[in-house]
Amino acid sequence: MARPLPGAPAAQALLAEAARRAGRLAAPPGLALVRVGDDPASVAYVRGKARKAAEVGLRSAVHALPEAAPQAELLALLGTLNADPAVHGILVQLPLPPHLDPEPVLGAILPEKDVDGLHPVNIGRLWAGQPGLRPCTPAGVMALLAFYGLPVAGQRAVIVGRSALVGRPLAALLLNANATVTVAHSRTPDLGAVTREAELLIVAAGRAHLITPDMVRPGATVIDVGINRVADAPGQGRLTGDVHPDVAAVAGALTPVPGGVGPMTVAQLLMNTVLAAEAPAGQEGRGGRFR
Ligand SMILES: Nc1nc(=O)c2c([nH]1)NC[C@@H]1CN(c3ccc(C(=O)N[C@@H](CCC(=O)O)C(=O)O)cc3)C=[N+]21
Repeated sequence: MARPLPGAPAAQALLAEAARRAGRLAAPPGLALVRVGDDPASVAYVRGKARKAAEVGLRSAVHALPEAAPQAELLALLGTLNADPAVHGILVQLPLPPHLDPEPVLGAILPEKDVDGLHPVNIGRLWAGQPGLRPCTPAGVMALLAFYGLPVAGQRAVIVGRSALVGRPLAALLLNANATVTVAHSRTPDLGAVTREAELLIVAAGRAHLITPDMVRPGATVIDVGINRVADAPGQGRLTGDVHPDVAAVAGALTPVPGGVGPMTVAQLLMNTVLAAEAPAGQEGRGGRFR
């Protein structure tokens, strides 16, 4: 049976480090959480982030705009938050309602306050191997691997999924950490032939139980980033990953869903906020304060 890789102890360690470093600053790091509309999952995630922020000594504020808010209203809010010296980090919860275009919205956040690491400047820094704020879920995956002492350098890593939020930035982080990286996706022919090559298999495809035991190299480390809500009881949504539970019989190590990567995402967001608060304004590219 695969070694389980629960997120809770790794997230606890990251949160403790964030709390310790937040406590050494002259003022508490400030995090602005921006949400548009009432998607129940987004409401729940933002509430969870605010609760954890308070636990580690961060000041957070939730800015909830109505579903029909025009783009100009959202951009005006971001302008106010950019100019507020007590706000060190800004997160716009995705997905936005369909009438809003995420690209100009993410681009309107100051790169040094972009704790989601999704501003084009931070994407460019990541791919260039330069310091910058890194996207929370991929950085959380790297922190989870480090916590459990799992090797990355020299490993043959396969990522399934090429999203802007997870697959793409994770490819850059693994490459920067000296893994040999393949990015597969929904249009990869014979996906199993590719995933079977992986010593480190990271799945962020958004399809429940896409990865079955026959697609996994025996002994591989498997990280399941998928969060799928399946309705197998009336009126109830249970969470399950992109990796079939039977993979535990083949893999060497496996993250659970829920309780795996999810808690790491939140912990990394708060660590990013501390990093943003630590960096003197204007030094974000040179100081090496951001990893
Ligand atoms: N701008 C932006 N940045 C994000 O980082 C971002 C986002 N938008 N939109 C949505 C996704 C999703 N996301 C998760 C955060 C925590 C859990 C988490 O804590 N999950 C728990 C279970 C939560 C539950 O029970 O629903 C777990 O896996 O154990 C999951 C998913 C951040 N995202």
